[in-house]
Amino acid sequence: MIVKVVIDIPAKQVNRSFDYAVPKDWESAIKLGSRVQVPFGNMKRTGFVVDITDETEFNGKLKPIHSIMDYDVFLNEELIELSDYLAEYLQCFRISVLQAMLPSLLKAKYDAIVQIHDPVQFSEKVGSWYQNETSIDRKVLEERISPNAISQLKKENIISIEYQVINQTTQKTKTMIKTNLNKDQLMNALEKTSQRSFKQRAILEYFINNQAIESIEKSTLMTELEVSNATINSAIDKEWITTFKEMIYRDPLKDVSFQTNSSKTLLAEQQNAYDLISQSVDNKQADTYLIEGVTGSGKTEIYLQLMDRALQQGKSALLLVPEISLTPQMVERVVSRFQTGIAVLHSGLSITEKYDEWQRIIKGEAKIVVGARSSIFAPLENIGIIIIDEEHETTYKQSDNPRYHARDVARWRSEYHDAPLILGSATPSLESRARAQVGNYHLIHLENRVNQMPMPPVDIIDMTQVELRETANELSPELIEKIQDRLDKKEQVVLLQNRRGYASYLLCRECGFIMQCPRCDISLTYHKFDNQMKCHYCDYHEPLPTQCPSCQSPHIRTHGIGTQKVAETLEEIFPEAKVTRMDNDTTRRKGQHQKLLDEFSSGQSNILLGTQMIAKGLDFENVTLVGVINADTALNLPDFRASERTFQLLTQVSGRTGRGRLAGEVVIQTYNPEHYVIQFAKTHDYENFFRFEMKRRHLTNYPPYYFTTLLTVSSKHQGRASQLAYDLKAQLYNPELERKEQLYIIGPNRNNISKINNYYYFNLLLKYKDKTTIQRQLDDILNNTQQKATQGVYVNINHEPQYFS
Ligand SMILES: Nc1ncnc2c1ncn2[C@@H]1O[C@H](COP(=O)(O)OP(=O)(O)OP(=O)(O)O)[C@@H](O)[C@H]1O
Ligand SMILES: [Zn+2]
Ligand SMILES: [Zn+2]
Repeated sequence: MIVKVVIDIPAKQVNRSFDYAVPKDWESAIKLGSRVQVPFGNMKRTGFVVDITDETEFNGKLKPIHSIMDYDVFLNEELIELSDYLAEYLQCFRISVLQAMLPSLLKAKYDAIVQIHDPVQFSEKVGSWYQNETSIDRKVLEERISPNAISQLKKENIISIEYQVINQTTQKTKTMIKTNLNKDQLMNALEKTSQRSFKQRAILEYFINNQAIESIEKSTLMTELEVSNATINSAIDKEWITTFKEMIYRDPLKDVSFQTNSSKTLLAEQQNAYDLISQSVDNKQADTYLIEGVTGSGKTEIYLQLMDRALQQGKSALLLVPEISLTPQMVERVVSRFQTGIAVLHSGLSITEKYDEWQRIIKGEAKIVVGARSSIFAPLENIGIIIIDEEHETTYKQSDNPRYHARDVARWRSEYHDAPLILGSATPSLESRARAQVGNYHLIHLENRVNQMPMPPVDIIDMTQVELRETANELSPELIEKIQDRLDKKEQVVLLQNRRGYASYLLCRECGFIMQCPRCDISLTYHKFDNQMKCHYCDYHEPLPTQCPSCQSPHIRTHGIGTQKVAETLEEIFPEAKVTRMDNDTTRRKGQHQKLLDEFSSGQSNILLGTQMIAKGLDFENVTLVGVINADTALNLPDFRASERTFQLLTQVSGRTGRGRLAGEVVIQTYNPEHYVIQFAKTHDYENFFRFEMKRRHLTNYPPYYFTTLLTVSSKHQGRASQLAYDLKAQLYNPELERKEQLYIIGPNRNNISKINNYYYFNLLLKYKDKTTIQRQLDDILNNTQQKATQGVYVNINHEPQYFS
């Protein structure tokens, strides 16, 4: 037996497989996708088996593999094939793709432990050295018996092999409280406790009233009864209660309530979508559907019923949602529909938890996977449907190597499994909507909300007309009045203040003028460091002006006020209101995101204020007002997708109101009330926005009319990096293609943050029509620049980048 192995060295010269011999008594332990250690040069390297064969083109004696790393395979045949495709498609190293597919635990330091499930049979097979332990180190077993024999024991379920991360508390514990007293004893204690010691009494009363509960987590009890540690300790001293430690079971669904939630009777539009797509599920057709459905049109319900259909047919289902919408609310909807067999994958899980979920998928225990971007690699077999919710989200594109887009991977897997792919959004990406336009995707419209209510009216506030003195706090009198009204009615408010990134832009408060690059149709970014306004696409720059270049007003200033400032202002104006602030700062700690959402959904707070993370997916029926503090923040980012993103954001956040029985209303504050994005958002008019924006992209030669690729050259030596960037431009430049409008090269530009970790970055942006030619040229470039890496100059390729710096 011969195996082809891809080695874990990300370099062009070794970006292929190498042949190794497999010793006879290892053969049944080696499978496609196995991780092995092999001799390579004079080193020992890790690799993946990507093919098993009997032939080799290698002349001479093949070296045998050194050892087997796992007796489980984490990558199935499909994923191995996919890695080959992606490496070529993305022009990256195959090893990077294979590693991205692997659960991250396997990249950490871990111990492999053999768990012995059947000691009798085990000792029969391995002999007398075995001392009846329940587990032994894998190395110990490997010294005694062959890999084939181990593999056989595993197959017969006599053993299993578990991985435990080293240097990490794999098993966390929590402190639990229970009482050893019976009801009478508790009552007795209560009688003896003074009426004034109401905290003490609260503890006793809790256990009297909750006889059924065996124990409760200490922290839960403390919050519920509002008692302190000291109170708990004194109750322990009185021997009313005792504490003990309990393992935290690694189950990411543990906090999700398990009510059942049966299918809803679909409304006409939903039914139509369901009928169309379910045909593709039944007939195993790899069609792609784009569901363009207004916010609150019940897309999720359609997904759930389609997933159910696939499951009924014995197939599995994959649901991708943006990381930030992987909220308990979303997970709960899936869990309460299907109860079991669900794996949830998101970044909040520890690597051990993720690994456990991965195992359940491989073993076929979980046939439904719900997860963020990387779960597109979930090793599901027999996929019956793939769904990407909020398909326009930029987080579906991985920003580091391998720079894949989940949508592309999903398309490939959909073909592989002959399963339909569903893309859903109220505001599809221009790329997807354009594909539907030309018939590559089936387009399904959902124009009505489930609650049969009209879309909420949108009020545009022209901030240039609001007196300066009034807006010192960034809230217009109209918005203040409307918030007050909701507070009075005990209804809830969602406020968006999307300030992100470090850069701010320059805005005239008199006339709304925003400084733009004269060459690029993109706003200039203020760089504090040298007090310059800079273009991030070309190298245009000019000093920060002291008055507005358009109206000469001195009221021109850099803009950008964060959520924290707004929260303070709100507390000043509405002292009676409780504000929940949600942004990267307040949600960094694990579980915090959910806690804040709970605070708002339970009605403990009146106003939910946050960055874009509050704009999507939330379904709270008591929200009757949505306010956008400053719609211009995202509009003026230096990116040709700024308009698209702003439209999406405004439409999504507007969709958070009027979802229940109460009518909703939206207020958008802006300094650019006439801007087409604002105008289309006012009428929730995606279709006309799409047409307008397509024209603009056509005029400026951007996607979806052109392919884009970002080439980044980096080095610690500024001169070498810039030199190579100019060389590459010269190599790629083709006057003939440019004349035919087939290829444009923009740059080289210094990156936004020109120096990161002492590395200088230079970007070239390619816009082109013919993918094959450019990719071939880029391949040559990668080959030729390989030796530059030894001189400390690196070239990176990012196809269809989502951000440009
Ligand atoms: N056929 C139906 N009958 C009754 N209620 C429904 C039906 N379909 C969906 N719903 C309910 O309507 C609400 C909105 O549906 P859902 O969240 O699926 O919409 P959506 O299109 O995914 O929204 P968004 O894009 O704004 O997140 C939910 O509370 C959902 O349970
Ligand atoms: Zn420019
Ligand atoms: Zn002005």
